[in-house]
Amino acid sequence: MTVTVGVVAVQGDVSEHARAIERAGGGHGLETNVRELRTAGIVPDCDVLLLPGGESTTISRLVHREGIADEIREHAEAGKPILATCAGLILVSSDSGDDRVDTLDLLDVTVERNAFGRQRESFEAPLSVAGLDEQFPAVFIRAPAIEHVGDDVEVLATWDGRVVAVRQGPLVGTAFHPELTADSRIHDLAFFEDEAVRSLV
Ligand SMILES: NC(=O)CC[C@H](N)C(=O)O
Repeated sequence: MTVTVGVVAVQGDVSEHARAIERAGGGHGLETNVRELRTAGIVPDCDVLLLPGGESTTISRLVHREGIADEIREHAEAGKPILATCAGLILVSSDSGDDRVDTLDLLDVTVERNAFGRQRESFEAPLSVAGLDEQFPAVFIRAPAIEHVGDDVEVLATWDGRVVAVRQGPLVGTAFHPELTADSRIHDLAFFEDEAVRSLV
């Protein structure tokens, strides 16, 4: 069976995510077809969506302008899986504290952009993640932190006392970039590992 994965590609490169998705799906004997999302009309064909990092103000502007934002909302309302990382997490949050990001309000969290300070714009941290046996090498790049977490939101990981990964039903959000190491367990966790999520595909 082939899982169609839509990766928002209005900014930046999607190839690292595509590789991680292929590896994760392959571990379950699933073929994956990665579609790059730059225009409206493709999201309805996708089983799962990935909203990657980048600059959240730019991504927000483009997904709304291209009509992709409404399609992402419909995908979420249908209960289909989404993995949102870094700027993607900011986009799906209920509030980013920044008027320039028109958030989609799919995940009941508020975030603080660039929360880890200028002197630590980029760092790697060994993270304990709920559901993973061994620590995950998490790469943070001008990362947001999750501030307020709603009742239906499960905290998957914290770093430095701050929440950096969450799940709300079929939506997983991470403040870090899970695609930048050869470890595809976060993609697996979000899309393929959870039986309830797999049954939606
Ligand atoms: N790596 C990232 O996605 C950084 C997010 C970026 N700092 C923002 O606020 O949009």
